[in-house]
Amino acid sequence: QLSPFFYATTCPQLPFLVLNVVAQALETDDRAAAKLIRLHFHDCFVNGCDGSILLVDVPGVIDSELNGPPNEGIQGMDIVDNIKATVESACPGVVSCADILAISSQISVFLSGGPIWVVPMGRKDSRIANRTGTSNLPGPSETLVGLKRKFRDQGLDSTDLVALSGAHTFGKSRCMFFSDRLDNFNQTGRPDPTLDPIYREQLRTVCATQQTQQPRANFDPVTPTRFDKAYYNNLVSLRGLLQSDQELFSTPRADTTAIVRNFAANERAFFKQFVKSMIKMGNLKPPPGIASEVRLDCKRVNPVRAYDVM
Ligand code: HEM
Ligand SMILES: [Ca+2]
Ligand SMILES: [Ca+2]
Repeated sequence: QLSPFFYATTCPQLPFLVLNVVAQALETDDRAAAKLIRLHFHDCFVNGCDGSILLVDVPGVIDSELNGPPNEGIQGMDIVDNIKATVESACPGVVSCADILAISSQISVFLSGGPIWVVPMGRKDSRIANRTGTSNLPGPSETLVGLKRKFRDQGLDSTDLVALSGAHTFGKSRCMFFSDRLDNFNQTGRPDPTLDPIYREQLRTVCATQQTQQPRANFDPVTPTRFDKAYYNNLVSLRGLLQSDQELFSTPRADTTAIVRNFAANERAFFKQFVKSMIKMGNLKPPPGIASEVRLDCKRVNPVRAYDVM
């Protein structure tokens, strides 16, 4: 049972510590906030919110979730390490890495102009990873049916799906995750018909002009670093970046279309639902009966001490 007061006596300054480090990270990396909330999402969808995504590979011991295809190239671990180091020096051994991901997400949203909310705390960190479980994560070319099923499997409904996808109001995606929409979409020889042609050509330019191996485009071409409702207005004007984004609005007769329209018209409604859905996602529990701890280094399980084994 999580509680907003979980660290009230053991680490009362926690929110300020996290705020400081995230604000500092944002000064040099305008995607820092986006990276942190995505890590929390990818944590919670695999074995619940237990910090499992942060464990690095240890052959024969930890089969890292980072080796699961949906986590390939995921970023922000360095920021988590910085937050953890600051928190450990102020409140040694008390704050779990899973809770650090949860509160960092809230502070990231707040620092980007989004809502404030009180995050229920008290998660524990796993001593295992579940690489095969990363197949629970949705993919960029997923249709609405698949997206809904993956969210339903986590106890999240269509409203949660639409609200949480609103996190694509900031951050970037590598071009490889949407380039199929630009030309020969689904082997039709045509671009995705639910992609605005002007936006499509802008994306083509963005992806072609970057001199890096992994060109990226902003999820939200209007306010790329602000947490606002622009994502939904983009969907209504056929400017969703991923197929999975546009599906929410453009799938014929879908219940999600009206939800997108509502959030596009009413930022307060979006913020209110986003908070509810984030708390719901943040409540996803690990499978019962497995060992947990407060990890000292988010990347590794704690060393087993002799008296633990006896
Ligand atoms: C609904 C299904 C979703 C799909 C298919 C999806 C897929 C993706 C993909 C393909 C990327 C680009 C990754 C890369 O280039 O490395 C991405 C980035 C991102 N996702 Fe999602 N995502 C979904 C839902 C969510 C949710 C629920 C959240 C958070 C609540 C979220 C937050 C983000 C953020 C903030 C980024 C940008 C990260 C950055 O700039 O590094 N996504 N997502
Ligand atoms: Ca997890
Ligand atoms: Ca935005």
